[in-house]
Amino acid sequence: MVDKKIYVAGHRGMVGSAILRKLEARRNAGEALTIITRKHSELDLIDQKAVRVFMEAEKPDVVILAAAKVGGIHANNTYPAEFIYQNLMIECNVIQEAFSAGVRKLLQLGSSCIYPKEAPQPMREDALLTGILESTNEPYAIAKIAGIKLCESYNRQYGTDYRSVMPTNLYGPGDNFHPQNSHVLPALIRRFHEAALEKAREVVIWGSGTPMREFLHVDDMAEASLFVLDLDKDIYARNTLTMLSHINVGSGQEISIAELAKMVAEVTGFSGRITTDPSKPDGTMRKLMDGTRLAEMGWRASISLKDGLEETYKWFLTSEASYRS
Ligand SMILES: NC(=O)C1=CN([C@@H]2O[C@H](COP(=O)(O)OP(=O)(O)OC[C@H]3O[C@@H](n4cnc5c(N)ncnc54)[C@H](OP(=O)(O)O)[C@@H]3O)[C@@H](O)[C@H]2O)C=CC1
Ligand SMILES: C[C@H]1O[C@H](OP(=O)(O)OP(=O)(O)OC[C@H]2O[C@@H](n3cnc4c(=O)[nH]c(N)nc43)[C@H](O)[C@@H]2O)[C@@H](O)[C@@H](O)C1=O
Repeated sequence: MVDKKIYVAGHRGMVGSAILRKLEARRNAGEALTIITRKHSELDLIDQKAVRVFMEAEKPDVVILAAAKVGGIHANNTYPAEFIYQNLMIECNVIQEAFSAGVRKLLQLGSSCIYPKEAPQPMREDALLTGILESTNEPYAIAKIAGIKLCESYNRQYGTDYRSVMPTNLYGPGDNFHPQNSHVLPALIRRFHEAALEKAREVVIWGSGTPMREFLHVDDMAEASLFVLDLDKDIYARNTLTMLSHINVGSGQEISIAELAKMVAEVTGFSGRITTDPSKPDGTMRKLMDGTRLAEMGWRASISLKDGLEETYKWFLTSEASYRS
């Protein structure tokens, strides 16, 4: 039997590395798979010519696009040009050059920020393009919406099978713990850990603490990604809006940022005061995914926030030396 050749773009990132672990486990269990990867330093996905040469040489059967310019609320708000430009370029280059090289099947990752700021909760897939976006991450969201529309358009015109999963806020081993540019969960792990070590009396969290967020462990996300990729085309098509469009992936559980901070304080052993900094943006007040479509097809998250947080803190403790700067 000929191996199926899968290219994982972004295999050193949090999600890409989790997908790679799952694919390697499948291969080790006997599945006929050849997995291709390239580091960012070996292949810059913003460089269209380089992507073309790579796709033509490798001609993968399947592409998983988990490479992107990613960051939390502060990074999105501070570097909007980088977020829109790099993400548009990566999506255009990978999708177009995969198509030119004959790739029929592709899965790309979007984000829950594609939905309007005031979308009815929980947010269904058909809330897309029904209202204005949250200003802190509008440029990134526009790029992610373009990614969905690129896939839909190639499916419509060329009959390809390019699918899009829209994850809620993710966390887990391999996350970015940068003090300013990361997402809230890793940022708080780092801040509370350092405060506990220093026996600090206070930890400040950004914004009002009242926004709600839904968190999903990256291993659940990796599993959901492969689940969607493996779905029979007819079943997937029946459960998406049009042209094998996007599908939500969430845990179904939401928590306020203030409650999350209390959980992180407990896990890291911090017993001081938690205060808020209203000068920092709250971003969207609520963004709970409606995961009905995926649940009806048979997938649900399995890792609780408490277990996932404890595991991620352990990973952080053993990987502190690899802080990204
Ligand atoms: N983390 C989260 O909470 C969420 C993530 N997502 C989506 O999931 C996907 C994966 O995110 P995540 O794993 O968290 O992000 P990471 O930042 O951990 O990983 C992204 C990866 O993409 C690589 N990359 C970035 N730019 C380029 C480029 N020009 N050429 C080649 N490689 C590049 C990075 O390499 P390097 O580090 O060397 O630059 C990195 O390995 C993204 O599409 C993101 O939008 C969606 C919702 C929530
Ligand atoms: C996944 C998603 O991630 C981003 O959106 P976000 O959910 O708003 O991202 P966040 O994780 O950075 O913040 C969540 C909440 O938490 C609060 N908060 C408190 N204290 C810290 C803190 O120390 N750091 C951060 N980052 N936030 C903090 C913060 O003020 C906000 O209210 C998008 O830009 C976009 O990238 C996207 O799609």
